[in-house]
Amino acid sequence: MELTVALAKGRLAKFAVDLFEKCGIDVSELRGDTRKLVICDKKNEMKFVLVKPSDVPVYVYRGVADIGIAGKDTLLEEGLPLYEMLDLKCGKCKICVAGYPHQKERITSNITRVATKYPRIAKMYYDEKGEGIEIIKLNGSIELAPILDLSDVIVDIVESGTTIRENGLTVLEEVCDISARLVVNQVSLKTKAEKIQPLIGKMKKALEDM
Ligand SMILES: Nc1ncnc2c1ncn2[C@@H]1O[C@H](COP(=O)(O)OP(=O)(O)OP(=O)(O)O)[C@@H](O)[C@H]1O
Ligand SMILES: O=P(O)(O)OC[C@H]1O[C@H](OP(=O)(O)OP(=O)(O)O)[C@H](O)[C@@H]1O
Repeated sequence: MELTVALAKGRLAKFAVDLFEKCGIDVSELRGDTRKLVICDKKNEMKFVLVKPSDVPVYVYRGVADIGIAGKDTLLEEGLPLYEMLDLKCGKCKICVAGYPHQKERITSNITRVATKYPRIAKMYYDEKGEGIEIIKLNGSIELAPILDLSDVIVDIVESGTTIRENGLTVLEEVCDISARLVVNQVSLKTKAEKIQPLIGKMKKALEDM
């Protein structure tokens, strides 16, 4: 029985490779400069597919991957029914509302303009506060939006705080803590339990020594 794993390219990739190697799985091909998108460990009957970080939940939800590693931000943003089995405690950061200091006095319109890569998370956050917002969806360099007066505030990832600081912005509100999670397809957890459960056990142990 083969297990397919969706791995995010980018920031989380190195951690994921280290973790699987600690579990005795051969993902050494991923350490080089390979452009291959599918890597197999035949001995362990495992297949790894390399996908864009924000696409991991879709691959797992659709069942073309049984498990995946993704940031909690992408899981919240996609909002798909998946089993979240482990907090991998890496890729730690926060989703925050950021803007110029004394932002409240600067806002001239009564609907706050929010630039973000995370429209769903931003909407949920402001809905809960009962505040109406206009969302401006961007895909990167979010911090530019208040500088150009494209938006009043941003909802974005803050890790070290360098990007907001170097752009004259500050954290106004913290929305939630983020870290990478192991997610499992709901059907696969039942049909491939004998393969998935021991792997989760190994990952838990490996995480203790990382
Ligand atoms: N400083 C950071 N900036 C962005 N994400 C971070 C940071 N620190 C940790 N992360 C986590 O790492 C995950 C992957 O980030 P990465 O930058 O590789 O992809 P991305 O740029 O968010 O995705 P995409 O290419 O789909 O836009 C994020 O989803 C988040 O959970
Ligand atoms: O608090 P910091 O440590 O500065 O990290 C936060 C920054 O990192 C991310 O951007 P990324 O590097 O992914 O680039 P992007 O602008 O293309 O999203 C995020 O969107 C912030 O801009």
